[in-house]
Amino acid sequence: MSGIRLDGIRVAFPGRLVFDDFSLTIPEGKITCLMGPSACGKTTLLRVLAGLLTPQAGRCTGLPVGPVSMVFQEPRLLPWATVRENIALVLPPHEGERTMVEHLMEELGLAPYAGAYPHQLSGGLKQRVGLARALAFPSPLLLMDEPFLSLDLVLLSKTLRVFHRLWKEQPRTTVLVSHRLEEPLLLADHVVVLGGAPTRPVAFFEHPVPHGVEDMTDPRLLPLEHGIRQALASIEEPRTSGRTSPS
Ligand SMILES: Nc1ncnc2c1ncn2[C@@H]1O[C@H](COP(=O)(O)OP(=O)(O)OP(=O)(O)O)[C@@H](O)[C@H]1O
Repeated sequence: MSGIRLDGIRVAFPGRLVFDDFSLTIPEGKITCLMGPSACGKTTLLRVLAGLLTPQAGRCTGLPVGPVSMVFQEPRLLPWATVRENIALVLPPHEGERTMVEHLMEELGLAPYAGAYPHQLSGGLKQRVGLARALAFPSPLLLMDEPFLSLDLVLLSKTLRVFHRLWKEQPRTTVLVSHRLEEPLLLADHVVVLGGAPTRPVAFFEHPVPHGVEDMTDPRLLPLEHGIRQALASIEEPRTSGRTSPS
């Protein structure tokens, strides 16, 4: 399988060995959802993939050439720029810029707020601006750390569907961290459940419907949902073991 390969990765913080001899392949051009208990190392893994954290051992190969786009729980918008400007500023000026920004705002329900500033927006709206900006930025690797967290359940399903449609217009390797089932069921091509101490992949799932489903009630999702729930239930909290001095 072509993609990003993490081989024998070790990451230790003082008093906490997060990864040791950790290996995982992230398929190219797909959405991989990372799940696992709190503090198991999901954000740490995104930081390794983004090149923000160098592991103490191991190799990361197959990273796409070019800039990385990161989306966080907190969208980190520029306070002095409007919604439209916050989205447009990641784009190199070219003819299609305006059309693309208007298209993203329209699809994500942001058009009525185009001239608003971040402090005038709710948490969910801010997150949607962050998503629009990530989709607008032409990076071959998209890393997302619980970017849908502020959305209520009704808005979540709708936003995931819209996000998926927009993502398919320009597919790129995407790694998405999530604690909820909606993201893996409605968005992901692959799901990796992390657990143990030190953390390792404990279960892999491929989405059963290659082109995605319309909503969470689709019965074809049941085996995946069951599998994820079972894998998560089998994991111990990471703090119970795996403590060590960094080396
Ligand atoms: N810079 C750091 N210094 C010390 N410890 C750190 C640092 N970054 C992360 N850790 C520790 O590494 C472990 C993994 O943290 P990480 O944020 O990657 O977990 P997570 O799976 O993303 O958690 P959550 O789901 O709660 O966001 C935690 O025990 C955390 O305290």
